[in-house]
Order: sequence, then structure tokens, then C-alpha cells
Amino acid sequence: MTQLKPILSHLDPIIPSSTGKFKPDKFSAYSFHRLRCHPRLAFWSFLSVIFILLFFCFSPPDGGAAAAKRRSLHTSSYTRRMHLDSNWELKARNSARPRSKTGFSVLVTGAAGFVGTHVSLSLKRRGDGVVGLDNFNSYYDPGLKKARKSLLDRAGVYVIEADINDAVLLRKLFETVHFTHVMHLAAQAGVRYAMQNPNSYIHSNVNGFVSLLEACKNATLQPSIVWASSSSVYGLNSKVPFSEKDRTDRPASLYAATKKAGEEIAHTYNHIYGLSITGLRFFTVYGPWGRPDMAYFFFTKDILKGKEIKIFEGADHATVARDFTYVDDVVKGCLAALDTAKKSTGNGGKKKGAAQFRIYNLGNTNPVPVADLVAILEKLLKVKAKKKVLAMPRNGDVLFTHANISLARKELGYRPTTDLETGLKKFVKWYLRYYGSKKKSAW
Ligand SMILES: O=C(O)[C@H]1O[C@H](OP(=O)(O)OP(=O)(O)OC[C@H]2O[C@@H](n3ccc(=O)[nH]c3=O)[C@H](O)[C@@H]2O)[C@H](O)[C@@H](O)[C@H]1O
Repeated sequence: MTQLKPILSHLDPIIPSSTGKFKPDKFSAYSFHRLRCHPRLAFWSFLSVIFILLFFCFSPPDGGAAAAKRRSLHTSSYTRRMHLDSNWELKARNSARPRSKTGFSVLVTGAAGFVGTHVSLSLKRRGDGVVGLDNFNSYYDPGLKKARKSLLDRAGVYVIEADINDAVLLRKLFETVHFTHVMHLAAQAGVRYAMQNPNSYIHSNVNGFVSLLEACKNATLQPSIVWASSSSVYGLNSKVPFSEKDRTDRPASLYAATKKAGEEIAHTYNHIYGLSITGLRFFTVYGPWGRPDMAYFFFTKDILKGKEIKIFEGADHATVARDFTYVDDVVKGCLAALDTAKKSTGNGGKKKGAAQFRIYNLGNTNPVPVADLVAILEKLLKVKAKKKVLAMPRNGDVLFTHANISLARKELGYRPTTDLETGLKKFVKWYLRYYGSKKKSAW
């Protein structure tokens, strides 16, 4: 097994950008004399020094690191993981092997996530080789992510527990396996959580994306990349339906801003290094094995518990609506994007020619008010919800989303077929089975 060295960048000393001028304090003979002349002042100064010394002796040596840890989401160390999994290279090679010569070898980041699990299973089912990567962070119940991983294990998809920011691991992985494609779904999701933990969005959606693109660009045989952007890039736009040609420079949340940044970063890597990159703007994806932080999921949990749910409305009682898109439809769009992706042109960091760059909306084209979503859940759960309608807080939410999917229809053959009621029926069935049998907490 190759020994993987930990990244030590977090231990870099803080070095000022310029040397500046350092003026030592003057402690003149005069002031010393004055100190000696005031015994009470000397006594209190002595006590202060003792107090400061005691503080430094008994405070934890990694105070900064501990504070940083509190700010960041928990992820398990890749080094520990890879040392435990001594056969990881062999497992990754086997898992990446397609059933036929024409099949793909796909690295799926965020494989234990909601969409990542569904995409990995679909690829494996049709005969592609798949290796998953996921950091299993604690943004929501890691138990649910582990349960998804068990599904993947059973399907023969090997999932490496590591973070996309781990450049050493990515380099080793790309040296071990020749991936024809990367399906990049690892991200810090959630619109409202960005106000609580802004750094986690920069960490995953900006730094992590760059780290992954660096590994892809350095690969001897560069993979084609398909990745998840978001409907949230349309931000405060009011013209509907949202088209890929519309402006995307007015994000309403930091989440949206990092996804928009991702689109610009993707363009740069395409332009400089010849990476083939396709961005997919997902519209509020829902379904079985979904994310507990999303409204349809925690509404279900709270309705069943008899807990009050909050339904947001806009100014002057304006309806809040979403173009809810069923996960199976989105997965079809993802696979079609992989199938139609052209090869990257670069090699080992050098561009050899222009490469494909695409962006598509993957929505349902049928926005549904949140109040209607709740009515469908009430019907399916056979429980009346305790509803409280309140003005949408300033939390990054937008009033509505609505996808124009004509480009994806034309170029990917993307045709969503699941309406909200049909999709929620499948979700509720899964939810009751999963939490009913396991008696687990959803959040
Ligand atoms: O398309 C996307 O790119 C994003 O989709 C999803 O974001 P959203 O569309 O905001 O979904 P979600 O949180 O389920 O709220 C749904 C509706 O319920 C309303 N809502 C929410 C909470 C609440 O308590 N009450 C309420 O009315 C709320 O106002 C909203 O109208 C993903 O989470 C995000 O990661 C990203 O992928």
C-alpha cells in the first residue's frame, strides 16, 4: 500500500505579507524607577504576569485548530481511513473496471450523498465502472450516508472516505485508476445553512472544486467532467422560465454565489487546460434516500410528529414555489450528460486544443407552490399538518424557480416524466420503510 502523507497546509505559519516596521516598546530607566516607587503597582503587575503565564500553561496547545474544528463540519481523516483500508488501490481498480470495453470508468464525488448514490447505482447497473468518494461529513445524519454506502457496497461500488480537498489522495487515485469521466457531486448543499457556516461553502464548493479540477487537469489522460451547479444561480431574476442564456450575476445566497463561482472556475479550467466540462443546474431535487435538510423531507418528519411546520410566503402574500424535480429524472440527465461529453483535449496539464464546455438546466418545468407540496404530503401521510404561514425570512431563499429545459431536451434528450405527487409517493413509501423499520432519527 502506498503511504499517503497528510496535507499540512493548515499548519502553515501566518506570515505577514510585508515585513513592516517593528517598534519595540520603550521601557526606560525612568519608568522602572517609577515602578519601584509604587509597591502596589508592582504587586498588581506581578499578579498579572503570573495570571498570563498560568493562562498560557493551561490553555490547550492547539487552541486555533480546536476553534477551526468547531467552525468546520466533522469529517474523518483520509489518512486514518486509507491506512485502515490497505487494499484501497486494488479495490479502486476493480470497482472502476467497466463490464464492457466501451463502458466508462467514472469517479463519482459525493457518492454517499443523495444524487451521488442514485447516479452511482445507475452507472453500475448499466455496466460502467464506478469509484465513489465521499467525506461523510456531519452536515446531516452521517448514519443515512452510511446506509447509502451499504447500498453501494452491495452493488459493487467501492467508496473511498476522503475529502475532495485532499490533493495527495486525488493524485494517488488518478495515478491508480484511469478515469474516463468524473461526475462531481460533492458539495456543501443547502441555501439557508450558508448563513450559519459560510466557510463550509467556500471549503467544498470553491476550494474543493479547484482541488478536483487540478487533479483532473494533471492526469495523463484527462477525464471529461460533469458536475452539479444549481438553479440558485438565477438568484433574483424574475423572468421565467429560467434559461441558460439568462444573467446569473445576482445570487441571493452564499450557496448560490459559490455555485456561480464554480461555473466561472470551470470555464477557466476548460479554457486553459482543455478540460471537457459540463455543468448541470439542478432544480430542487427530491426523492427516496433524499436530504433531511430539505423542506419536503423535514416537513414529512414534522407532520408525522405533530410538530408545527413553517410555510414561507413572499411580500403581499406572494406564493413561494419550486420546480421540484424527481431524482430519477435528474439521474437520466446526468447519465445523458456523461454519454454526450466529448473527450478532454489536454494532457498532463497542457492544453492540446479547444474542449467542450456546456451548461444545462435539469428541472421539471412545472413549479409547484410550497403550500401544495404540503397538501400532497398531508394526503399521502394521512395526517393534517400544523401549519404556520410566515413571511420568508431574509435567509437566501428566492421566491420561485422554473426551468426552461429546451436545451437539455435538444442536446441530452432530457425528458422529465415524474410529477410531484408521483415522486412524493415514492419518497413517502421509502421514508416510512426506512425510518419505520429502523426507528432512526431523521436529523
Ligand atoms: O435548486 C437548487 O439548486 C437548490 O434546491 C434546494 O434548495 P431549495 O429549493 O431552497 O429547497 P428546500 O430547502 O427544500 O426549500 C423548498 C421550499 O420550501 C420553502 N421552505 C423551506 C423551509 C421552511 O421551513 N419553510 C418553507 O416554506 C423554501 O422557501 C423553498 O421555497 C436545495 O436544498 C439546494 O441545495 C439546491 O440544490
